[in-house]
Amino acid sequence: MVIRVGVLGARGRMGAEVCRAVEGADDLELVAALDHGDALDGLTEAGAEVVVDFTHPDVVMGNLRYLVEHGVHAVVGTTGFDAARLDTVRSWQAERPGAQVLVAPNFGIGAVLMMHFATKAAPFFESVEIVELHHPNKADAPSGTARRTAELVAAARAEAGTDPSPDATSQEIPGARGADVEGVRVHAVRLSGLIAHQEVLLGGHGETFTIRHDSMNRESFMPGVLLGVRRVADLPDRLTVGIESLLGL
Ligand SMILES: NC(=O)C1=CN([C@@H]2O[C@H](COP(=O)(O)OP(=O)(O)OC[C@H]3O[C@@H](n4cnc5c(N)ncnc54)[C@H](O)[C@@H]3O)[C@@H](O)[C@H]2O)C=CC1
Ligand SMILES: O=C(O)C1=N[C@H](C(=O)O)C[C@H](O)C1
Repeated sequence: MVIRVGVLGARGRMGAEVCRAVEGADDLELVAALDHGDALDGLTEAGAEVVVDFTHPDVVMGNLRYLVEHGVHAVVGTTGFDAARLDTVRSWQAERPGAQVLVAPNFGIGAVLMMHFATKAAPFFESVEIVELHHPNKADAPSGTARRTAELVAAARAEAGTDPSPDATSQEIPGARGADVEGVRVHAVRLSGLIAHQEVLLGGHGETFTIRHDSMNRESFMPGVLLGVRRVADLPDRLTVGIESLLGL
C-alpha cells in the first residue's frame, strides 16, 4: 500500500532532500510540499497520511498542533524539543486521539549509534564532554543531537552513580567552557564547509575514548526519515522520541 506523504519546509535544505527521497520510493507518494507562507490546509486537502516537518524551532509546534488536531501522523526532524514541548504534544494527543508523532533529533543511523555507544560508555569514564560542529546557517546551538546526547549521558551516569566530571576552572571568559546541559559540557562550532558532526570525548585514568560521527551530506538522514515515515503509524507509543527503538536498540 502506498503512503501519502506531505512535507513541511519543502524548500529548505532538509525538506528538499526529503521530497527527493519520497519521490524516489515506490511505496510513498509525495502529495504536498509546503513551505513558509503556504496554508497548512493544503496537507489535509491533499489527503496526506504522514507529514514530515523540517522547518524551524519557532514554528514547529504550530505545525504539530495542526497535524494532531487533524489526525495526521507526524515525523519531525526540526529541533528545539525539550521536556515541556513533548508534554504539550502529549496533551494535544490526549484531547484528540488518532495522530501518532515521531520526533527525532537526528535521523542518521550512525548518529543514533553514536548516541547509543556514548550512553553505554559514559558511566565508565571520569570525564565526558561533547563537541558538535555544524554549517554556519544552523539556527540553534547547541544542536538537538548534542542536547539529546548530553541528556542520555547524564541519565546513564546518574543511574550508575558516577560523579560529575571534574573541573577546577575558577576563572573563565563566559562561554569558554561551553553550555552546561544537565552537567555535561557541550561546545558548538559553526564553520563553513561542514554539514553535521559530533564528538563525544570520554576521559579516564591515563586513557581517552572518542566517539565521532560525520554526516557528509543530507542524504545521510534519508534512510532514517523514510523508516520513520513507514513506521510512525504503527509505533507502540503515540509520541516516540528518537529512532532508536525503530532500529531495535
Ligand atoms: N533530525 C535530523 O536528522 C535533522 C534535523 N535538522 C533540523 O531541521 C530543521 C531545518 O533544518 P534545515 O533544512 O537545515 O533548515 P532550512 O532553513 O534550510 O529549511 C527550513 C525551511 O522551513 C521553511 N519554513 C519556515 N517556517 C515555515 C512554516 N511555518 N511552514 C512551512 N515551512 C516553513 C523555511 O522557509 C525553509 O525553507 C532544523 O531545526 C535543523 O536543526 C536538520 C538536519 C537533520
Ligand atoms: O541543522 C542541522 O543541520 C542539523 N540539525 C540536527 C541537530 O540539531 O542535531 C541534526 C543534525 O545535527 C543536523
